[in-house]
Amino acid sequence: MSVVISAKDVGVEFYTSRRRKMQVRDLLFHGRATTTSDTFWALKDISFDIRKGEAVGLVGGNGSGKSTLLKTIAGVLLPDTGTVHVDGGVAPLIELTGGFRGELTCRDNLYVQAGLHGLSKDQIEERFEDMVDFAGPQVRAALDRPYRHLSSGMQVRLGFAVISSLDEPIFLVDEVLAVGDKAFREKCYTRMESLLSEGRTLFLVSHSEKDLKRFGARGLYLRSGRMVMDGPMDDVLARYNEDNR
Ligand SMILES: Nc1ncnc2c1ncn2[C@@H]1O[C@H](COP(=O)(O)OP(=O)(O)OP(=O)(O)O)[C@@H](O)[C@H]1O
Repeated sequence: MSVVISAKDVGVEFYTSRRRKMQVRDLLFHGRATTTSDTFWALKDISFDIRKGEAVGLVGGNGSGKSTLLKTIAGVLLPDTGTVHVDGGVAPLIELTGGFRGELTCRDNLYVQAGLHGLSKDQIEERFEDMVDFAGPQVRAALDRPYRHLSSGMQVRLGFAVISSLDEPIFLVDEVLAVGDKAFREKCYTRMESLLSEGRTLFLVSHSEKDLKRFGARGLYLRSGRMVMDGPMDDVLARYNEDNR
């Protein structure tokens, strides 16, 4: 199978601004506390290839760089070192409000997002009812309200309904599903299984071992922005659990 995501020596460096305690000499010479800028590597030397149709789960503790990695693959963050090549379009559900504009109505957001991912107006109209059905009755009732008025669970419902109805070959799903209720999560899992069976590629971030085992045949384990392990999900989770005992 062909490689659809290829990361080579990827590094992402973030700035942290630190305000030092005000000292007398700052007051005398600057009139304010001086600020020092530090940087740290949220990702460092990350390399891997993902083939078409693979289901890969990203494992790691809070702040280990999982979302940052997904953002570089989605193209919303450019790496400071190395390269990320993605062959084909990416449908990302990587932040609760990622891509969706708070001030636009749900209906407008649906059209904008689907349009940005290549669906024509006719295609969107054809799929509109299915998307809204999938999102559920509360979202349907709120279609003409601003997206930011929706609860976080309703936002995820609309986001997943739209993103999973696109024709993009690659799906990136961050922790967002955790905020959906149980019945909705089950619907999402069924949808993800059917996307995989069509040969789409899935890259999933989750803190749920159950979800990772269900969807990630392969696991990537990040710790402090470094790749600790890339292998079968069961082995990766065993290593992760051992490290975090
Ligand atoms: N825009 C930013 N500027 C500065 N630091 C950032 C920025 N975005 C993320 N970070 C930092 O980079 C590190 C990695 O963050 P990231 O969100 O990728 O972690 P994560 O593994 O997804 O964590 P979690 O499991 O808590 O969601 C963290 O230390 C975070 O504070």
